[in-house]
Amino acid sequence: MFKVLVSDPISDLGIQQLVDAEDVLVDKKPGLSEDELVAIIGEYDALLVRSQTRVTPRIMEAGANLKVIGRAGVGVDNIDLPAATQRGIIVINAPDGNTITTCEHTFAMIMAVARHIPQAYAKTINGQWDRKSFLGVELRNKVLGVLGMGRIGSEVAKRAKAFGMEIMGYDPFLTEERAEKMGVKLSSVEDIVRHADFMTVHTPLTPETRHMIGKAQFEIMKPGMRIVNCARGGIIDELALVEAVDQNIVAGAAFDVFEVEPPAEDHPFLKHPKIIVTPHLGASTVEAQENVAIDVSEQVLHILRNEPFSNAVNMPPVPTEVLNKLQPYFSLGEKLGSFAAQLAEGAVEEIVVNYSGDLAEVDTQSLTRYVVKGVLSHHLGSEQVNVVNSMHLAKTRDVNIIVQKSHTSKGFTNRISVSLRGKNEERLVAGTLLNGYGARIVQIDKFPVDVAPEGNLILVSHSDKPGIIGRVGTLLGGNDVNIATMQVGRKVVGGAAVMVLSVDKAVPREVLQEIAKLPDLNNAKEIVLY
Ligand SMILES: NC(=O)c1ccc[n+]([C@@H]2O[C@H](COP(=O)([O-])OP(=O)(O)OC[C@H]3O[C@@H](n4cnc5c(N)ncnc54)[C@H](O)[C@@H]3O)[C@@H](O)[C@H]2O)c1
Ligand SMILES: O=C(O)[C@H](O)COP(=O)(O)O
Repeated sequence: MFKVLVSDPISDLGIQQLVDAEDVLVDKKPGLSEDELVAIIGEYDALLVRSQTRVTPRIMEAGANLKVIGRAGVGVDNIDLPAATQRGIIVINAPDGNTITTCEHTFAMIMAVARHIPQAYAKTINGQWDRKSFLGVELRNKVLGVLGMGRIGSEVAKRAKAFGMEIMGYDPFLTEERAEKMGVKLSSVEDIVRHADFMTVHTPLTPETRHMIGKAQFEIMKPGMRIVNCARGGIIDELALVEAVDQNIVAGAAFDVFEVEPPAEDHPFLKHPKIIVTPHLGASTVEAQENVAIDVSEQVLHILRNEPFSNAVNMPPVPTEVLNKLQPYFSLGEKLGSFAAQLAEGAVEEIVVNYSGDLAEVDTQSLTRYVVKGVLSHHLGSEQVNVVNSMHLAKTRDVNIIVQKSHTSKGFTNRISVSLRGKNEERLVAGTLLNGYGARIVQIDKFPVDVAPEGNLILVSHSDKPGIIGRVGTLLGGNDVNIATMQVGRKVVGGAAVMVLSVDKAVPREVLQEIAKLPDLNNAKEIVLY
């Protein structure tokens, strides 16, 4: 039974599929402190959060069984990603579910700041009928600068056009072509600051975007600018903004997010007549909360059940079409890595993965993670290694990973070979996916073979002489080990050869030692592939 802890208020309807799952037990405990989380996280396999829970390295360290942290939303700045990657904890988010909702909140803020709605409301309900103080501005024919033209920024731009606004956009990934298609003028930050009437930010908070609008930008800003931040506190320097408002450079600002949340009681925004605020409500609609919770619950279930998943934040994204092509190879890649690791005697210094045939045409980075996982799991334990941390663990152990591609595939439509190089040896195992027959190991070192990569195998290296197969079979039979299949591979008649036996149960060490002592036999090894 998998245990999932929900530590922030997340939509009940959205997580219903987790609650309904027969193999999952869900505990909802919102509002726990770090110490309280540390005390209980050890019993959970998954943690579901929004932005309130700060998932610190301490919490992850205590989460010995933690496999996945699901963020029901976009921003993962409350989760220590390097610590998660190091521990092999997959972090997933729900990047699409709250896009429209946050875009609409941004528009509510743009309108509110243009027409002083919160200030006017406050006065009116206090009995003051003040029609003079709240002269607003129209959006029509105004320039809106959008910093960050990702999901939300693009939707904001789309809606701003309907209001008759002109859009200037900046994003390092915004091409001239896409900007033109969207009817957005591709601009620099400086252009926007100098020319826009309204500005809204929709970037993540990164070292690069931190205070991207600060003192220097306010100094050159078009007077009368109105600024909205529904992305992350800290993208706009809060103190510099207050100064700019007080100097009448900025006519008004609307903030949904703060550098520190919740803001201190004496935060200069809170009583400022020209700055309006909401308590990080961008994603807070019924629809968005259901969407993000559904998305994240679905992926958490996949991860717990060891099924393919998407939206991992601490792994490079894999486009669906690539994922569809590679998915059938993941298990083969991992088994080849594991097989090679069980063959190798000494410390592995280099893992060389060669993809050929059809695989030479695909971006195989995600597949390599499985191969490396297979290699490392043999030594470090499968509990510790997964596809999130396999590359990181290899790096920290100075294991070099070389990926090669070749178009010739020795007669196979696809082929993966894994070579492990150490100080004094190099061991190789190669496999393929045969249409209709599934995965096969087709080469061990220099010997061609045809073996299904599963269960308990015995690999015997011997001289190609008559009678050997019979002797090995008799010895195994005498020890109650049933042989399911047997394969012999050799390069030349009478030369060195390998025999691969698949057996129905684990072979006792003493039996392997007895096999190795048989005449003309060099070595016998058990290889276990799950
Ligand atoms: N207020 C809320 O409740 C709320 C809700 C949802 C999202 N958000 C926040 O909104 C932001 C945007 O979310 P999204 O879903 O659109 O993300 P996104 O990843 O789709 O878009 C972010 C864009 O920012 C761009 N970017 C990165 N660095 C930049 C820079 N230096 N200058 C300009 N652009 C840069 C990226 O290229 C990307 O296109 C995130 O910070 C997210 O956490 C807030
Ligand atoms: O990044 C996000 O998705 C938003 O900031 C929403 O955060 P929330 O889930 O805490 O409302």
